[in-house]
This record gives sequence, C-alpha cells and structure tokens, in this order.
Amino acid sequence: DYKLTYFDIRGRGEFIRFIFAAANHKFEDNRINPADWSNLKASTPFQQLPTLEIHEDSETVILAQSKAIARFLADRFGFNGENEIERALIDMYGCQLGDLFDSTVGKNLTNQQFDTILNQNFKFFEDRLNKNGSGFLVGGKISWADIFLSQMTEFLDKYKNMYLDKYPQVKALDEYVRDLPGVKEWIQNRPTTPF
Ligand SMILES: N[C@@H](CCC(=O)N[C@@H](CS)C(=O)NCC(=O)O)C(=O)O
Repeated sequence: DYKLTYFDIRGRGEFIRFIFAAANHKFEDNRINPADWSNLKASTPFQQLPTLEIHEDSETVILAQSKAIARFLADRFGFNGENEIERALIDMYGCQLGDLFDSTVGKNLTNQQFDTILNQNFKFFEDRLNKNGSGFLVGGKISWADIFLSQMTEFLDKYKNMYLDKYPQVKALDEYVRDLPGVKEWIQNRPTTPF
C-alpha cells in the first residue's frame, strides 16, 4: 500500500525507511538508478525525490517533500505526539534536523565549520532530552523527530562515536531507536550504500 521512491542511497530517504521499520510496516522500497531519473523526474510533484505513493480506496496519492511524508506516516503509525503542542514541537525539531541535513550532508565544509554546526545542534538536542526527562524529545513516547535524529547520526560515519560520547542522552536515544525490533532488522538487511 506504500511505495517509497528514492535513489539508492540513505540521503533524505533513510529516515522515512526507519519510520516504516520502527512501525514494522512493509513498504515498497523503490530505488531509482541515476540513468532512469531523467525519465521519471517530470512526473514527480517537484521534480525531486523522495516521493511516497499511497494506494488507498482505489485512489493513488503522491506525496513529495521528505518531512511531509514523515509527518503523514507518523500520524498513521503513532509517532506524532498526543496533542497540538506536542505535534508542533515534534515538527520544530524535525524541521531543525532537516536544516541540519541541508547545511552539512554533501556540503564541502571545513572540519571546524562541521564541528561547530554539529556541536550546536547536538548540544541543543542533549539539553532538550535532559529537560524532557523521558528519553524522547517530546512527551513520553517516540516520535518521528526522535527517529530522524537517530538516523541522522549515520552521516557522522567514523566520527559518530566521538560526537555521541559527548552527548549521552542523544546516544541513548539513538541506541533505543536502533534496538527497536523492526529497525534492527532493517539495518541488518538494508542495502549497503556509501551515504
Ligand atoms: N526538500 C526536499 C528536497 C528533496 C531533494 O533535494 N531531493 C534530491 C535528492 S536528496 C533530488 O531529488 N535530486 C535530484 C534532482 O533534483 O534532480 C525534501 O526534503 O524532500
């Protein structure tokens, strides 16, 4: 009932794959190779990926924009808070993580620029987790922002432990997400890609 189309990378698609995995919900993981992209591009809402096709009641809806897809699935799977305030906060953290992705992944930053941006963000999320006290960013249960934060730590590659050792709450949340049975299984079986 769900077809996620993206390139054969983690990029902006993997946190959506993590949401499906956390919910133990099957989806079609449609990975486009670059040679086929030019044919497909014009048929997507904003000429970009990821997109999510939702097949329901003999209707097909196509969503674009990774965070819009994440919010939709989070509503469906119970990862989007309990009330408007929680949803607004989850959205705020999710947007910040999206900005963090945009300003770091694939950008040719110096080590110092990279380090400054990461520490600012991790310190913020560490303080937030300490203040909230439940182990999650918002309220008392896991949200798509928690899943997004955990997935994003993968882009740190070999620096991941170095950063997370400084931010124990973020580290604990990351371990919690990766230990969810569906996520664990996904990580064991997913295609290996460089980024
Ligand atoms: N804000 C969009 C950005 C989407 C985006 O930049 N997609 C890139 C891949 S990560 C893309 O489709 N690039 C191919 C192209 O623009 O032709 C989102 O979060 O989904």
